[in-house]
Amino acid sequence: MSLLKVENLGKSFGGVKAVDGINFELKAGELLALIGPNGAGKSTTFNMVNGQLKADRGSITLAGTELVGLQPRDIWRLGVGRTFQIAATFSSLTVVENVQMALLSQDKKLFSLWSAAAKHRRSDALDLLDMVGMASQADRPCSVLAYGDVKRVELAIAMANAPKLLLMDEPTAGMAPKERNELMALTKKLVTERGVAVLFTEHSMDVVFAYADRMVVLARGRLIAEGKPDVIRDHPKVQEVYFGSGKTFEKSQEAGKAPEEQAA
Ligand SMILES: Nc1ncnc2c1ncn2[C@@H]1O[C@H](COP(=O)(O)OP(=O)(O)OP(=O)(O)O)[C@@H](O)[C@H]1O
Repeated sequence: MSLLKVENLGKSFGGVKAVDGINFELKAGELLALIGPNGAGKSTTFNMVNGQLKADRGSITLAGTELVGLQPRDIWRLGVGRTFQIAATFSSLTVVENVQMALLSQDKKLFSLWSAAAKHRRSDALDLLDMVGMASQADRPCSVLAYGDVKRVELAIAMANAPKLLLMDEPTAGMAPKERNELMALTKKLVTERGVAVLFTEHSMDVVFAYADRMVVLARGRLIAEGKPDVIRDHPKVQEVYFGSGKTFEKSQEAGKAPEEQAA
């Protein structure tokens, strides 16, 4: 059964139909990539799922509960998590304190109790860091971490709320190929082991084709193709919208290799 069901979803800005009646579904344990050229409607779709934008029409249900019309915080409480960019982690805090802050907020404790973070559920925070391979760096300040390690901490923070659905907006932006593949391999492992559904947008096609179980392709607000990577790679409409964009769908040498096999 589908965890997330998007039906006839639409949103316009003035005369622009940013999202124009799209339908797709996502199951627990599945990684679904939302791709499309610039202005296709990816961010608008994302922001309707997390409640930052209200849909003009259509429905978004999570395990049967309607999300359209709910506030972002309520949607988060229902189990829709998201990864935040680097700026959202508190760089002066240590790695483990950052995860403890996320657990504090999950437990509805006041955010103003900064001093409470250091004492709060440290062992749970360490378990989350262990899951992303960062337990050994728990007591280092986030400000000294390598970029790829910050992304792992962001993933641990997103998992602190035990989401059913995790939204990742360009998770590998700004990363080198080896780091990109490590982060996506880790994400895929978590998704499979914990039965979390992931909806992600990504401009890096090697990542998308190597790690997505399925893909939804948007162009000018419409869904033009949907399916497994091999179907999308050969889809004439997809090739048409990307033609001239410089993107290729050739199988990458790097993607699909285990991270330790890849060039730094
Ligand atoms: N707040 C807004 N006000 C007016 N128009 C908007 C707004 N947000 C998005 N749009 C328009 O809606 C369309 C879809 O934009 P959206 O940002 O969802 O696309 P995208 O696929 O995420 O693009 P990109 O890959 O460039 O981020 C575009 O034509 C965009 O200009």
